[in-house]
Amino acid sequence: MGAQDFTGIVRRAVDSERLSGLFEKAMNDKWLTLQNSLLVCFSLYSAYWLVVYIYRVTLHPLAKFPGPVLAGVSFWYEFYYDVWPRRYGYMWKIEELHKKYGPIVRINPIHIHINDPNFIDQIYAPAGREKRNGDPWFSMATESGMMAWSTLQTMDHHQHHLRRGALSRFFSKASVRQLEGLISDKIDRLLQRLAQMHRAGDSVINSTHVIAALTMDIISSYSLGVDMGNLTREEWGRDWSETFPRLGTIRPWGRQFKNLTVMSLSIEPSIVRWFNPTAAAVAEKAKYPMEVIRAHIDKHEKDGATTNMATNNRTIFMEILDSSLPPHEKSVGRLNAEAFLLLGGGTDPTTRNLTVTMYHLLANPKLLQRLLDELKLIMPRPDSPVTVAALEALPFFSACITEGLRMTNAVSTRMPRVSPDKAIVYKDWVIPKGTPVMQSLYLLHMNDDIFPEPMRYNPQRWLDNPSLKSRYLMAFGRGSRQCLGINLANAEMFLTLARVLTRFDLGLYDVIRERDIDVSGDCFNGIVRDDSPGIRVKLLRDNLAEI
Ligand code: HEM
Repeated sequence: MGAQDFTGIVRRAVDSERLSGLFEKAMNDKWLTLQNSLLVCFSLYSAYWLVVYIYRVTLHPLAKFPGPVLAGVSFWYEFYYDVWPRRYGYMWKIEELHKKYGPIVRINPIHIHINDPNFIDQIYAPAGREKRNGDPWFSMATESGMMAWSTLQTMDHHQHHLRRGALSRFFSKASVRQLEGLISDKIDRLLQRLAQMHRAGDSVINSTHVIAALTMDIISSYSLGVDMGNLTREEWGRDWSETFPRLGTIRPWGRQFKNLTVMSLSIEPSIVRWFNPTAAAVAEKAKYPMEVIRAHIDKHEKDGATTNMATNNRTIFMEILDSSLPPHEKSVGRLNAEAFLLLGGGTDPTTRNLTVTMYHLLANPKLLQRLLDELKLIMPRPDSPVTVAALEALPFFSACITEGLRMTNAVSTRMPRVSPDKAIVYKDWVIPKGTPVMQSLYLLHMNDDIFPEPMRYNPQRWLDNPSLKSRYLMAFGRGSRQCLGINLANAEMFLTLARVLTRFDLGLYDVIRERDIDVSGDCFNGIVRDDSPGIRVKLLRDNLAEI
């Protein structure tokens, strides 16, 4: 090797060392720059939130209202009780807060909660047609899409009024009266299948699945024009009845992580399944009405004509397509959201009320006997024809249903209402307009000043004090946003309980009240413990077969 070659190698080595040194320095500088940028971002982010937190408990219009400072500072307070480490339990914490701070409490940075049974109408059904908007934070409502399109999810007072108006005729008392034949047909199917099971010695039924099959077949036939056929399915279509309570469990999460949750409900369920199986199950089911809707729209465009209401073969889509709503309100997506609301609203709360009321009657044989004696007056045989009007006129039966509604709390939640134009005045407190104000249905129904021994099923309380119902029963909500399906729900509850209880002698089967009956979590709907298998019942005797 010559001297020149050697010098070349040394120079190259020195150069590469210098280069790598330079590279290292550059990387270090970059890292430092990145580190500094992150530090700056973090500091700005922290400073921003510090200012927000301080504002919320000092200058914010709700800062003067009673309540824990932490709840006023941040939504994480609610998160702790509703999402993690506790689950679905903020409502009971709110009850505690009322004991400490009085009847009006600021329970999070934007919500005022009142616990006063004598201040219901001022929030929900004010005099003088005052407007009541929904609260988008609580409902995870979006600008468009599934979480904005159904009547329940419509936040603006006027738009809600328009959308509800397009449905209300469908659920009026007169329309539901025409529906009694359809409801009775489905109950006939149910009774036949139960009688078969009893004959075959297969006598333990899961009433949660069985009744959900009934209510869902009714609402799907009526609103979509398609019988889902759950009453004939081996498992009573339990995949459906199990989906609706799940929808509720998404809500407390959704309030805290709205965008993530709304995205989970809107993208392809097979992708969502691996990170959020609950949302995937709900999103999959939510698309079910699509096919039927498309067929209806095609038919509507072709025929144009309307169908006679009296023939009982109108569907909710016909009702909306024929309504005066503007064309964008008649899109497939919006109709689908409305249809899914009706399927869920028509299935879950009615099922819970029917099964829980049945439980309380079976657990109290003297009350059951009193009811059966009263029913005998108009149903001398289990197969005597009967109408809802005749059943509703039975005072004790009505009281049993009302007490069931009070104790079931199928919808247990706090229900925020926003008065956009006027302050709401509660005692000495002026709640600024635009503030979500609310009471919790469960807390109202469990108030022991109004309902002594609230955990006792006591239908007599409604007979002793007939004004209780109009003043304090909130199971269906109140005012312009109260449940649209009241008449249908009542018809189903009266007819089903009367016909099932007169037809069969039933016994409870391994039912544990704390596990299967009492509300243990509030997710909008009042849910029972995770380990509940449903409310199981034994068919002891088929009274019709014995005649
Ligand atoms: C015993 C059974 C039922 C109970 C306890 C119940 C309870 C409720 C409650 C508490 C609300 C909310 C009201 C509010 O925000 O103020 C509601 C809304 C609603 N329910 Fe029911 N419901 C029952 C059955 C039904 C049935 C059978 C249907 C029929 C499809 C139905 C359809 C609806 C609809 C469409 C809404 C939204 C109303 C609106 O925002 O204007 N519900 N229900």
